[in-house]
Amino acid sequence: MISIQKVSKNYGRNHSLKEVSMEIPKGEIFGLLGPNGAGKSTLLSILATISKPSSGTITIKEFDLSLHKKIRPLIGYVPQEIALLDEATVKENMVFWSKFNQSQVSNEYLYDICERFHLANKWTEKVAHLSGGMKRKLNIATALIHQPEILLMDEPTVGIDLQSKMEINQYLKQLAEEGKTIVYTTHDLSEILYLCNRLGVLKNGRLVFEGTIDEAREKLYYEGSQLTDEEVIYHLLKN
Ligand SMILES: Nc1ncnc2c1ncn2[C@@H]1O[C@H](COP(=O)(O)OP(=O)(O)OP(=O)(O)O)[C@@H](O)[C@H]1O
Repeated sequence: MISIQKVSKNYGRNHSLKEVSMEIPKGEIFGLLGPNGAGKSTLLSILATISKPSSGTITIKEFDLSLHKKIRPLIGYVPQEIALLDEATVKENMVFWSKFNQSQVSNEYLYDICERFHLANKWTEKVAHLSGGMKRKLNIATALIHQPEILLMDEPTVGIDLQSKMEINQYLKQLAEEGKTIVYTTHDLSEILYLCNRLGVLKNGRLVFEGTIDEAREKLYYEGSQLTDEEVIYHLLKN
């Protein structure tokens, strides 16, 4: 679904991504992991066509990433920074993003999405009056309006209460089972373990691991070691 070949991104002398290559098949929840500053958001913003790679190629389905008109309808992007109109209501935000994505959808449809995120009772409330967690949930809801085939999610559940987080994670699993492809960044171990089929680990802009937790365990194996999943991830991420 997503093919990334030797992608680099330079900000002046800062090399944020260094020849990163990876393949993400349809229906996968791919966990993009790494310490702060590793390059995760940079890669997601490139996939979301918000910034351009300095070099390398990316194809999504059969389209080159530069074909924005083909690519953008395929993608739902949940940025790390909340992208909402603070002085508008929940409804107005949903309508705004549906128009932005050129989705011809009814208000009932938009209301239903909000209901899924337990935001329907805030339908006429200003975003400025919502809690941080509610804003996060609305940030996710707006990315789903145009029913994208690919979801790019940059730490989407930070600050969301445990129950809502679990419900969102279950919903994402359901979306993946229906064939959506999800690229997910998080620093939350339980989310990684619950959600991700495969992992890509970035360090200083380089991809240092791509594969399943079991594959990582084999790579880390030394005689007598019986690492738990949590320990495998810890070893993958430590410097
Ligand atoms: N617009 C920019 N201009 C200059 N440098 C940038 C810019 N955006 C990101 N960087 C640099 O690129 C590197 C990777 O940043 P990025 O935000 O992608 O990391 P991250 O893995 O998402 O980190 P975090 O886990 O903290 O969100 C960092 O060194 C950062 O300072």
